[in-house]
Amino acid sequence: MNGILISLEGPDGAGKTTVLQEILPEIQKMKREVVPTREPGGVRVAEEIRQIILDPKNTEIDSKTELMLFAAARRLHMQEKMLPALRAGKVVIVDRFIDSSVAYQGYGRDLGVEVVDWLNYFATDGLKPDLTLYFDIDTDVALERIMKNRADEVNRLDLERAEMHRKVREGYLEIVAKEPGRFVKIDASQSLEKVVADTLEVLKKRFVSEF
Ligand SMILES: Nc1ncnc2c1ncn2[C@@H]1O[C@H](COP(=O)(O)OP(=O)(O)OP(=O)(O)O)[C@@H](O)[C@H]1O
Ligand SMILES: Cc1cn([C@H]2C[C@H](O)[C@@H](COP(=O)(O)O)O2)c(=O)[nH]c1=O
Repeated sequence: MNGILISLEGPDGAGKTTVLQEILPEIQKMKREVVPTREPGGVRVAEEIRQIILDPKNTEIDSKTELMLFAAARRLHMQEKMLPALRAGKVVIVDRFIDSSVAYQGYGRDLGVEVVDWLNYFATDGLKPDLTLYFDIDTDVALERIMKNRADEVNRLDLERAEMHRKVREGYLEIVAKEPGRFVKIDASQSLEKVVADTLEVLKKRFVSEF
């Protein structure tokens, strides 16, 4: 496969989605076609699974069911959208991917890293990002952002106790430390302008010949 896979990761409220929208005009100047997408979702059936997973009324979804729903959505998304784009040499930039399952289900839900790594491998046949930008932020600051700016859009995961969100962040920090070659950590507590500038700097430095 000769495409490039970039994933964006971080706790809820870190600003990934906002940053992706901001950087798109600049990265669309890359020599290759850029395909922005997200998980869970990205294709029709995976977006339907997303609705089920994130609906606050679906309180009967337990941790293992949740993990498998994310994996099913990932498989659909990868087969239908990500792999064809990567095979065509495009740049796929995905808002959340395998590391979200490790951080949220592995650490946050206490299912453990081993089982989540295994299921991620099963769902993706071992596909890994070339680069993962990890947007790091203190849990309380991130939750405050969500409640302040998009309280009308909170989903089932956003509504989890702060304790789970803290475990998710600690999980991310452990994952990032384990694979320094793949991850770049970005301080997401800065102003949006600075976070966007840092993100573009990393991308332009890493993919210098692509711009
Ligand atoms: N650097 C920033 N400073 C202050 N507010 C920000 C910053 N970045 C994003 N925000 C705001 O914080 C809120 C959360 O941002 P956003 O939805 O992009 O985060 P996210 O990481 O995609 O979260 P989630 O994973 O929960 O969807 C939004 O209302 C956004 O406007
Ligand atoms: C892919 C994936 C996501 N999650 C969680 C993380 C967020 O709380 C939601 C997705 O909402 P967003 O607004 O698109 O960030 O789902 C998860 O727990 N496990 C995963 O694999």
